[in-house]
Amino acid sequence: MRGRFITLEGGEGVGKSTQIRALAAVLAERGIDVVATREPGGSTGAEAIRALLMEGDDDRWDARSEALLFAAARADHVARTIRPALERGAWVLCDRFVDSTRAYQGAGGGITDADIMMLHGFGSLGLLPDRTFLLTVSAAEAHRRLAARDAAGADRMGSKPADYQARLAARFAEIAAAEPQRWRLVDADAPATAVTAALLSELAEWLS
Ligand SMILES: Nc1ncnc2c1ncn2[C@@H]1O[C@H](COP(=O)(O)OP(=O)(O)OP(=O)(O)O)[C@@H](O)[C@H]1O
Ligand SMILES: Cc1cn([C@H]2C[C@H](O)[C@@H](COP(=O)(O)O)O2)c(=O)[nH]c1=O
Repeated sequence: MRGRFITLEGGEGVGKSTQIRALAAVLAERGIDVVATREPGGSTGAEAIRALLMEGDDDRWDARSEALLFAAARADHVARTIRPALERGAWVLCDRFVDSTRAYQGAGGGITDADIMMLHGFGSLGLLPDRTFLLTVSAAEAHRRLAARDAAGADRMGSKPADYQARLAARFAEIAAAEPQRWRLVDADAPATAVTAALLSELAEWLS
């Protein structure tokens, strides 16, 4: 039996990691085999690539090299962590996946969607989630949360300018609108417990 593959997407600080932890706890309480993971990362090789991507100066990588590194990390993550978990029937909750590349390296870095999906087809055999949640927050709330969380300084990917964040939000919305059967939009300005409840209600069809 194949499990369920669920991804959370959105800009910086919208609460994806918080919600992955909360959802994983609720699903595990219901006796579901849950694998909570993240990108870039989620396997030994992909975590090593994550360090290359997250550390250093903003211009450490040119746009094409960066897209290749994200695709390579994802290929290892899919092969070593995600597919084996799905094949044994687990639910995989993943903090970001290929849609982050489409938004960040697409709208942010100028790589075409066709090229990103071609790399995904080769590296990860085109695996797509069963459900993707787009967590949306107002710019002011995202700024407030990140300022509180990153008081000691942001990493390489988190230190991009404000107009970059606006382009990302617009691209995520566009990708979601083009594939409504996979995507659900969730208002993540709400308190964390209300956001978790909204996510669970969108998974109700799979929870008997
Ligand atoms: N619903 C919420 N209301 C208020 N604060 C929240 C909420 N959800 C998360 N936070 C806080 O906002 C900050 C960012 O949350 P979190 O790390 O979960 O976001 P993220 O989307 O995973 O961020 P990033 O993509 O940058 O890693 C954390 O300090 C977290 O405690
Ligand atoms: C998967 C993926 C991620 N990114 C960016 C988005 C964030 O700035 C970082 C990841 O940090 P997080 O705190 O773990 O969310 O990487 C990207 O640009 N492209 C991608 O494919």
